[in-house]
Amino acid sequence: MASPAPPLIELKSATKRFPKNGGGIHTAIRDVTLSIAPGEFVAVVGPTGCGKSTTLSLISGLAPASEGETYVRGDLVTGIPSGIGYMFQADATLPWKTVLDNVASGPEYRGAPKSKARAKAREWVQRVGLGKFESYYPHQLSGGMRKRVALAQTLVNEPSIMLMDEPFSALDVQTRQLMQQELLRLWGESDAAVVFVTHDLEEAIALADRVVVMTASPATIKADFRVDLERPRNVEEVRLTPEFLDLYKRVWDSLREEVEIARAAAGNPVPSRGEK
Ligand SMILES: Nc1ncnc2c1ncn2[C@@H]1O[C@H](COP(=O)(O)OP(=O)(O)OP(=O)(O)O)[C@@H](O)[C@H]1O
Repeated sequence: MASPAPPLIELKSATKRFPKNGGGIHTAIRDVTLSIAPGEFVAVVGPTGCGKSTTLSLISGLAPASEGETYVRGDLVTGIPSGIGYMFQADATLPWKTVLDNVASGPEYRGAPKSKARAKAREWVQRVGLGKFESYYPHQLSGGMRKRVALAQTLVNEPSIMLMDEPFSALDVQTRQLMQQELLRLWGESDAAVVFVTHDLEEAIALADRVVVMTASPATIKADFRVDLERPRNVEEVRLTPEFLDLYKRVWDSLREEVEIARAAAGNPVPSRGEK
């Protein structure tokens, strides 16, 4: 009998330590074991500074684990694995390039001839709804439009893994919901797995197939919730359903404890129950 396909991403008892400024060692994440299937959308939540971005950097190969291992497609990660796309909170657009040229730079950098790179970029600029703006420069766009450019920059490379680190947190609520909907549409048309770090629990549940809760620092995995909400989802309406509210309460019960521990460790007052 054929053995089952390996998970797309696998962290096995991964620990990451950093040297502290001024001496000593800081353990950012401890004994993290996590498995992600191809095409899955996994959101990662946890208290501020607990180690969520560090977890992404182990998957991206940007930071090797101090102990334990990371595998992508069954191969031990020792450098940046192929097929990884990264999207951060900050824009990665080049201000001196137009929207089209910004999106074309990825394929060009990977060796595509200029005409092919531009044709592919044009297709993606249209798919993210910026067809009329391809000759604009980033400073001529709104924050939401710049996020669309960032999505096109990531997706034009057809990643099989998208690592997203609070990509929409700087946007106003309405634009953020539009971008969440747009992300779900584009992800639904692709085969990519998404690992999405966010502070916003509503965003995590509205988008993901699973919500992974990390503990206060040093982060390890506390709980892993399956999000059994129908797809396709309307990110605005799904938040009002009883199933969503029930799951929100269960995940928040798990997360709240960790937020309180992190706040106490930082010397901040612990808020009353139910306050975020
Ligand atoms: N390159 C580094 N060198 C030293 N310490 C680091 C490094 N990267 C992260 N850390 C430390 O590891 C801890 C976890 O950081 P990380 O950015 O992973 O947390 P996070 O959960 O993503 O934070 P936030 O919620 O604020 O975005 C922090 O204390 C941070 O200062």
